[in-house]
Amino acid sequence: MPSYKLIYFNLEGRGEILRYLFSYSNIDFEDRRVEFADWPALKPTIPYGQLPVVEIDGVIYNQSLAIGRYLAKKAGLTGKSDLDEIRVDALIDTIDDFFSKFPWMDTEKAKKEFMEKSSPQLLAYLEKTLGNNPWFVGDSATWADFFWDTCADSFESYVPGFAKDYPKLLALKERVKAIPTIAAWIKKRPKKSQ
Ligand SMILES: N[C@@H](CCC(=O)N[C@@H](CS)C(=O)NCC(=O)O)C(=O)O
Repeated sequence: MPSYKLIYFNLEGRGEILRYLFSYSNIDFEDRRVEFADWPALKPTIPYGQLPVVEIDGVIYNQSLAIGRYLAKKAGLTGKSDLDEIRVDALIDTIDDFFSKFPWMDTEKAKKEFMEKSSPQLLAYLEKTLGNNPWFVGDSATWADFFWDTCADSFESYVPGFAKDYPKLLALKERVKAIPTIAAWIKKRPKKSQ
């Protein structure tokens, strides 16, 4: 088994999907959390100067979704057919587009306004895709379900109740969090996070 070290800030953010995927597969990983004060010195040593990265047997790999797809593939979480993989990737990319546009560094007011204006399009799409099924794609969980949960937690920490009118999407979050290996991770992860 290779050795894995995840390097990210002391946040959930873009690192949490990788922590979920490691945990789901019971893969041991070092969860290195960089303090903001230490980041300027570390940044020039990181490919493309952004986190998260994962060190696999001493080699650094960047881009959270590239790493996520590698882990999801190992775990059988990318979809059961080529067409299901398109559906899973489309969900991942759609949620990621939204995550990238969210005004993380702006004021509380700006975050709330962004959510009010932009989230209905995302949430309606996700709810329609889910329909009355337990998971977004096929008859079992994929990493798109995990990604919805981790990203929604980050949005929720800034704009509480942003998805309150979408009970099926909230129920999906609960379903993900009830997966035993994910539940065990959530129980043991550091409490201070977003
Ligand atoms: N597309 C990249 C985005 C990475 C990214 O934006 N990382 C942010 C934190 S979430 C970062 O490293 N910010 C510090 C910086 O750019 O100096 C990924 O998914 O890994």
